[in-house]
Amino acid sequence: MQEMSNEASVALSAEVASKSEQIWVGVRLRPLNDAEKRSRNNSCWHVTSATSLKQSEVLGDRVSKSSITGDITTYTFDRVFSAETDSTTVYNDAAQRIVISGMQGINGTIFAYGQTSSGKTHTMKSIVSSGIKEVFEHIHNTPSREFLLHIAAMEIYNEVCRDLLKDSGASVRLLDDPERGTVAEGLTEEPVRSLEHLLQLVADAETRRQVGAHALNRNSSRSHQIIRLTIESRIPNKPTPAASAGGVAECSGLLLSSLNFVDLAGSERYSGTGANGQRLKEGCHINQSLLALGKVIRALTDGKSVAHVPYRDSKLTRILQHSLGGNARTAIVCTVSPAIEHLDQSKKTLGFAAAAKMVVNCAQVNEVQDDKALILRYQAEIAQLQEALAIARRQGGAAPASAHLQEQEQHLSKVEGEMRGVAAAREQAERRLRNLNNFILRAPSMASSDGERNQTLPVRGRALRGSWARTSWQPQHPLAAKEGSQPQSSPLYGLDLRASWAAPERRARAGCSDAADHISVASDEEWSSLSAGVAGFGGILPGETMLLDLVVPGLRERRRRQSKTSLSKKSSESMREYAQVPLVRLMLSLSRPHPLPLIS
Ligand SMILES: Nc1ncnc2c1ncn2[C@@H]1O[C@H](COP(=O)(O)OP(=O)(O)OP(=O)(O)O)[C@@H](O)[C@H]1O
Repeated sequence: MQEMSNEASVALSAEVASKSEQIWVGVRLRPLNDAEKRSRNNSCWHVTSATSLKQSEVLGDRVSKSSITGDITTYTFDRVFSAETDSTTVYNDAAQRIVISGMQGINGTIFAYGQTSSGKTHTMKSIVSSGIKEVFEHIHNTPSREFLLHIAAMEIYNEVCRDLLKDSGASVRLLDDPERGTVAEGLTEEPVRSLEHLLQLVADAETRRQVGAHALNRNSSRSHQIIRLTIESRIPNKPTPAASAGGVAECSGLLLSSLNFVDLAGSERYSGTGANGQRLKEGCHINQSLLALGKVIRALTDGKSVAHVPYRDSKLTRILQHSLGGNARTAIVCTVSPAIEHLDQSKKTLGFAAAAKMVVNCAQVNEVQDDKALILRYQAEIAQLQEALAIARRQGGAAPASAHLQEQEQHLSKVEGEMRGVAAAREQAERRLRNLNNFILRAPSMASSDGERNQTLPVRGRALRGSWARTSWQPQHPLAAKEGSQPQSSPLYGLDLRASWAAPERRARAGCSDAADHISVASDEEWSSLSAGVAGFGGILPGETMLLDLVVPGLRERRRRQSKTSLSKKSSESMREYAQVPLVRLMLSLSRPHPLPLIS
């Protein structure tokens, strides 16, 4: 992957956010495959520059008459990739900018279009895996923000949407939401814990996709696959001046975007694929939805039908609506087989590519604004209106309501309605923010930015630098041990903490026993002392494991309390040494038992 500096990428998103832009369209030729070589096919396309290709003039004896008689046109696109171009170059040119702007709150879609066996899956697989790596690289290099990722994956098979993150491949209904557009009801949105986790989920989804063999492709995708990454990010919690005055911590705006990676099924000619039975049925559905996609593109570009774009003609176009003429940056890689026998199909693909190039999108940065102040204003206005109405009613007595009174009442209900809308949106945003706390992904440098990493820990008279204890917390639910206990309110109350040094030599230096130090969190008070410094921590979901930084202030006090509890003598000594340090930052791996009736 090509490096893109943070400044460059910020400039990129600012530039994108301020104007409409055409869909980026590239064409990728694949090499002739063995079967094509065996049947003495020639490559019938000639890449004339980085952005253009032309039908070769020498066509051999296998080209159909209809193809020769047409004009030999030169096609120009944003980029033309020859059969020799490697996948990294394709990713860098076609997808990288979209992935990076996705990390900055701008929706993005990258999809591959082309006839069956032209190389769509080959292309999208590498774009998805490079894109995912780019996402994590971006998180790593962006210490100023915290990120939360969710992944969803679905396929449209025979015009039925199926959830690819579920083993059962459950079917999913598409609903029309007035604000969010087309929504897949109940589609699994899996929170992402790490790069490896995400790669695994994508691999699992791909194995669930419908694949079948026909004459042109032994592993032909029989469905359109959509992998969607939802990216939320924010500046870590910092009290704003207004919040400090009111004593409430507020968060800066939340950036929210989705990145869609779409691997379409390929258009098919029955004479070419030799499909029958189930394959034929699949092929019909595939061709129909691609036809609907073509109609949408034509309607968006012919200058006449923009008032009615037939997005609703297929599930594919409903799902892609925002990516075609809407709030998203879109790139299409059109894949083409170079073989003469596919010339007609390749020309159709290039025709689609040329039309798609004319579609204009209008991407913007999606920021969830803090509207607390707006709600306060509404509340003040409502109070004023209510007071004015009460006075007017008192003065009017039993007389029929005057026109002015009616007008005021209408205005009041309008303002109340508006406030309810804002409050609902705010509540939704807050829910998202709370959720964000659970799966925060951060740059490692963020955790050490305050210099604590290099503080000196006095351990047995020796200085130990850079000592972040890596600690693993093994949850033990108190209800498992103490029957009849009441559920507690503190998120992790009752969990047992085992602090153990990561490396044995470090354990030895710190004077810890090989067995993990065992600290019982025995009360709410104990827990609040422990959790006081947990930055932005809001609980974890059942069965989930997460990594987070725990800042434990006032260890001295905690140590005093703990010495009265169940610490062994040895670990008690080592805790005394910790206690010399006013502030220790621990890297924790937390996992919450399943089920745990403590937090919703
Ligand atoms: N650029 C390329 N370089 C090398 N091999 C390629 C390239 N593109 C495609 N192939 C190979 O060609 C074959 C068909 O590719 P692929 O399955 O990606 O086609 P497709 O367009 O997704 O087909 P379908 O629509 O039938 O699913 C595969 O074996 C793939 O590895």
